[in-house]
Amino acid sequence: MPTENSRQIPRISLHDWDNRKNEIQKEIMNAAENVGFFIIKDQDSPSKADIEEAFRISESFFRLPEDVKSRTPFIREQNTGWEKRAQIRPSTNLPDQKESIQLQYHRRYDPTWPVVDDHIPDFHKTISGFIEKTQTVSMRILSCLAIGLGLEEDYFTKIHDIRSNEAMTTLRLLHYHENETRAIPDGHIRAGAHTDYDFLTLLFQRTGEDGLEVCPGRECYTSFGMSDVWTPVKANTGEIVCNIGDMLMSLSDDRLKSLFHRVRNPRTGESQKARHSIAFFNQPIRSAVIQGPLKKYPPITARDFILDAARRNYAQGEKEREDAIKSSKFQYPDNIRPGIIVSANA
Ligand SMILES: O=C(O)CCC(=O)C(=O)O
Ligand SMILES: [Fe+2]
Repeated sequence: MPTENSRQIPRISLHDWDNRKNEIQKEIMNAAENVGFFIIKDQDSPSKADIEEAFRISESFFRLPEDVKSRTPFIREQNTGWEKRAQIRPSTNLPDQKESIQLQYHRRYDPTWPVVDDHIPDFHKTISGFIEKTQTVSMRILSCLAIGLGLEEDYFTKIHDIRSNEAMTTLRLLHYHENETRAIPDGHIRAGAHTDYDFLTLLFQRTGEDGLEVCPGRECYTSFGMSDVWTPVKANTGEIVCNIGDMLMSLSDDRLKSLFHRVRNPRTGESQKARHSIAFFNQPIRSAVIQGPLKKYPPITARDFILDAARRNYAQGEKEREDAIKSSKFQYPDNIRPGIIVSANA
């Protein structure tokens, strides 16, 4: 039996991409096929400074008063907006101990982006620029995976146009609350175990803010089989943690693995400070057809895939969730109904 820490998360350098592209492609494909999680480092962009700046803006946003943040509430149909302790995972039936805001690039001039110029003048510019840079590195990784699956190099990049009106790619800023002044209620966890429904997730963490763990052992995307061996993914500012989502697992006929992961609570004796992370969920445009070269699963549009995944995950336990919400001691803002957060990426 493997034990915690025994499983290595591959670390892949993108240094000298132009000359080392073939070598990098093989490393990425190997990691995606055999592990499902890998860490990208030494990318030109977003640089460590870009990432630090995005975190600075994110922290400033979460420091805003709730009445300002709640002017951009979570909108389920669009998968955008701010929520606080309102995402309930099927694995726990309890709200994740976090707040988050989700943003889509093609909607950047509509009200789903917070208007916070008075408080954070650089919000719009920094976050839009960060999305553009993260999109670029994502497309490099997706082209490596397309080649590895025997597809045309641009097979995936073509369907991931973030400027399209049909785009579903989403940036999520996350803030897990500090536990120095506020204890996490019994049984609750910063983020309950889940897989991401999207295509490919790129996650940014900050040194010293650990807690992300992955759980190998999922057999296929329709299976909820989980082992209970968790492997920590150490947080390092500047690096990018990548994980395969359910949609790419399906489109690869299960060759690439979408793993369960979670964010555990700080243990006694560890830092109880807040954790911030930034997730970039690559998702194909709504009408893209998801089906692998071996046709293991019937064709389905990206939009329907997400709806199905949400249904599969959230149909079970609806009653328990309603009860948990009713007996919850949390005070939710009036415009936020806990339990309605069925995020279309994770
Ligand atoms: O914050 C993290 O480290 C993980 C977030 C995550 O898994 C998600 O939002 O899907
Ligand atoms: Fe996730």
